[in-house]
Amino acid sequence: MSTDQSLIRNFSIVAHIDHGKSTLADRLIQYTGGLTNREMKEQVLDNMDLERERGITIKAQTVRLDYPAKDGKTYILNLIDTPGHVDFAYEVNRSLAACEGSLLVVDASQGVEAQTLANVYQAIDVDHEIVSVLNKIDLPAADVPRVKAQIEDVIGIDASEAVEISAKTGLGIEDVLEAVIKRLPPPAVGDPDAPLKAMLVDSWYDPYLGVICLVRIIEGTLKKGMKVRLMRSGGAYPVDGVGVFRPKKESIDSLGPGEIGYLNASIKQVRDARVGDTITDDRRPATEALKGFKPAQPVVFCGLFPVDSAEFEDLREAIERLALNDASFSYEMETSAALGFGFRCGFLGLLHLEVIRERLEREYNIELITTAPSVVYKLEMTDDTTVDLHNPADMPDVMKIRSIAEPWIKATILVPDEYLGGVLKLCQDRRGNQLELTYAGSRAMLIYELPLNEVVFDFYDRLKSISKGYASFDYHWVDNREGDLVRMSILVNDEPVDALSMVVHRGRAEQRGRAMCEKLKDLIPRHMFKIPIQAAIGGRIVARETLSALRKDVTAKCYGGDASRKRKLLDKQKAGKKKMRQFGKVEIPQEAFIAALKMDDN
Ligand SMILES: Nc1nc2c(ncn2[C@@H]2O[C@H](COP(=O)(O)OP(=O)(O)OP(=O)(O)O)[C@@H](O)[C@H]2O)c(=O)[nH]1
Repeated sequence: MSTDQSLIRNFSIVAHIDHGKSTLADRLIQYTGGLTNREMKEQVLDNMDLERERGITIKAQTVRLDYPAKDGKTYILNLIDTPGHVDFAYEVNRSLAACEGSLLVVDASQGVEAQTLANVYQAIDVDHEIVSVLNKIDLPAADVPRVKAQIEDVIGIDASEAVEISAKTGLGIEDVLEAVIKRLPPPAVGDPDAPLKAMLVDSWYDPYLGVICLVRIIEGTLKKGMKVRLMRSGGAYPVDGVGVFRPKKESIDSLGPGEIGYLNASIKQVRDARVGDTITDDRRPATEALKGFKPAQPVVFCGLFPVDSAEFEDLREAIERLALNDASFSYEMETSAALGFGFRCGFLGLLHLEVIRERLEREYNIELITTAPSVVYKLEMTDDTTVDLHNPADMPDVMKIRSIAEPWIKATILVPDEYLGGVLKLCQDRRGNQLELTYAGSRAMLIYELPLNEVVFDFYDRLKSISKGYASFDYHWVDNREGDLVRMSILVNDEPVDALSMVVHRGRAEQRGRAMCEKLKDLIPRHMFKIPIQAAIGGRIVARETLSALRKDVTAKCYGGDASRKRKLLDKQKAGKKKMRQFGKVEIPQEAFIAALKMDDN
């Protein structure tokens, strides 16, 4: 028997990072009986270690709740938790596509932030009904009327009926559930006997079951034992299991129209179960696939090299494993004269990069050198071909390049008035074009166009430090634009260090080059000889520093002395050298790479 579709509600929670989305989700689960008090202690929906530690949601999670409402009927609520960070905006997008409504959670002590806007606009774009929820009203700093007014002024939706809650204390949770069933619509009615049409919302790898697919049924019925076909990728698989998360995995017989659940079907790789694909019945297929999602494109690239080159194979294995579960992370082998064998990896953004790097170091215990993050440049060559440049070290001969285009983004920044000046300067320094400057209460809302290249290094860190943590930031890609871009090489003792080369705007090259040389001068230990450190564009040196020679030999004082003491000293030096890289005659410590790549503006 199929479920009464009018009793289903599918919804997401959208919010700015830290406004309490996960805490609310856990409360909803607890209230409807999915969790005991003890289980509630640990946040449930953020289940990756790193997610919990950093307090951020990365993968969207889903849970099915049974809610006996005040009207006497029991509703089935499917909640899809969405990631809060800008890098994972594409996950928000596809989660939203599986639902009819959203709860907009706003911290009543903070108000609307940049990602509140970005996420709620995405929800409005897919025609969601929206229920505003003001969270953290237990805090003394909570200002409900002000934040309500802000939601109306800045977002432009009615907030008069906003639900006021404290996800922390549990106050108002029932009101949220009542609002969900009364104010959010049920899914559009679908025929349970029609050919199966289901949207693949998410997929991940389970070591026991293979790939698990999160699906939203549009029409037809999904049953264990049937054979399903993925309409875009073409593969067909017998269904081994069908079920839901409550939040624990639970098998059920079938999923009907409007429902959200999972299937497992011995699919080997996440890449074979692409998010956005349409799942149908292999024997009785639907005629048309659903409109898919844009695939997530890596936008930031960098090289990952093992500090100890003997760990290359371990790194390969670890990267392959991580990629099994993360279709948006790309990699290919790379060799660098300076760093040896490693991988050129593509990420959705800087946080994604950080997360992967940290997992490699922590879970797989591999020490890494990360090269400067770079964006993808589009080169138009004189022979009319185009080249995507992922690595500044691969820049072709300039004579063969007609033009270089770089990605631009549109950024939304919300910042308290008193820090506005600093933020404007930062955006201006980073070649930004101001599009809008408006006020929402005592905060300014800035819309800027910026080259992504200027953002990937440390823009977010700078923004946070200028605004003492109060500015919020969100961006999306706009287009590629031609720019006066050049490759700058860094030479240490006349040897180019490939890992430090970068593509820069000509107008910023000298400043960047000088800053880099000055930094390296402080970071490279002195040697027995003078070391020139230079930044060059083509053959032209744009900046130069000289590291003076060390006066004394460490072993000099044992000259003619005891040989074993001399060896000990040298051994000690060697131990300190493990993390050094040899460039011609010069050794550069690993920290120098990392530190050198973090640029300041002064
Ligand atoms: N005082 C108070 N604190 C709350 C409340 N709700 C959540 N918090 C706290 O706010 C912080 C952020 O809450 P989360 O639920 O992790 O935020 P989130 O929006 O899920 O964050 P992301 O998963 O990164 O998007 C945590 O330290 C919570 O304990 C509330 O109602 N009152």
